Amino acid sequence: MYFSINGAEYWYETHGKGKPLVLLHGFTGSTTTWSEFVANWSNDLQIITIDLPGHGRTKTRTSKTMEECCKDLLELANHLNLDSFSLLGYSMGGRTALSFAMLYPEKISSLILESASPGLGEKSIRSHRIEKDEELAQKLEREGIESFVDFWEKIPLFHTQRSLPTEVLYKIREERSLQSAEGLAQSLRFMGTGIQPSWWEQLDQLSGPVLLLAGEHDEKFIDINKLMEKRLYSGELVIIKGAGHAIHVEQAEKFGRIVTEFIFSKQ
Ligand SMILES: C=C(O[C@H]1C=C[C@H](C(=O)CCC(=O)O)[C@@H](C(=O)O)[C@@H]1O)C(=O)O
Repeated sequence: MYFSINGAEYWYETHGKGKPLVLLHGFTGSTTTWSEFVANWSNDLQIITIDLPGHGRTKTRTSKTMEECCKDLLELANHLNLDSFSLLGYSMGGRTALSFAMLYPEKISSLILESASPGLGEKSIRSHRIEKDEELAQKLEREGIESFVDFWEKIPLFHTQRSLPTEVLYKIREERSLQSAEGLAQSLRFMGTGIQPSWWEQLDQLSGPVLLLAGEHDEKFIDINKLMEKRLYSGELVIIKGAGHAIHVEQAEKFGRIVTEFIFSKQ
């Protein structure tokens, strides 16, 4: 269903009853990202999945920065009468979840970040990343979604996905191909890794429990999350064997068990 706020219409879905858990997909994803998790792990959970700006069925009349998106998500949570909830984000959704938790910590009962980062701490690195994300945005606008997906699914970050079953690879590709080039370009320009605020210096202000998940074959994000764990007041990094970046795909059962055990351990 749709929730209209601040010039945007957010598509969201709710599943089950119980402890509230909000799920945020990654770049090129959508609510579909969580289909298997919802099917297998919604016992005693009220799961809410949301299409982020530039993705899925969410429509935005204007671009959304990370802060603006988080403000909208707060309005949606209040609309759903969620006093507090567990928040899980994957990759770009993890950056968004962390941003939300930093801005509205009182709303979060537990935070789970899958293959995520707090942004880029160094200004020069942020500037370079903004340039790279702009190049990607222009590639999307120039070549269209199918050509971009051809490119995107082959980046080194997803090398472990090549050994996934064909039907799984097809589902990931189909989800990505249903995105709009314009929407993804907007996402890169306004909510990309480079443009978003860096939360590195504020991680120690997050007092609530944070579960960090990284795949054993995702070296880049293991390194990032080891540094995050050191800075967090109550952070725990779990490295998942047999997984790369998309743990919820590559080790779905382990992912679901670890996530649900963490949520219910934080009564
Ligand atoms: C390639 C890098 O950055 C991108 C990688 C992962 C993020 C993501 O959400 C991918 C989800 C998916 O396709 O399964 C994405 C983001 O956070 O926006 C990054 O652009 C990298 O090496 O950092």
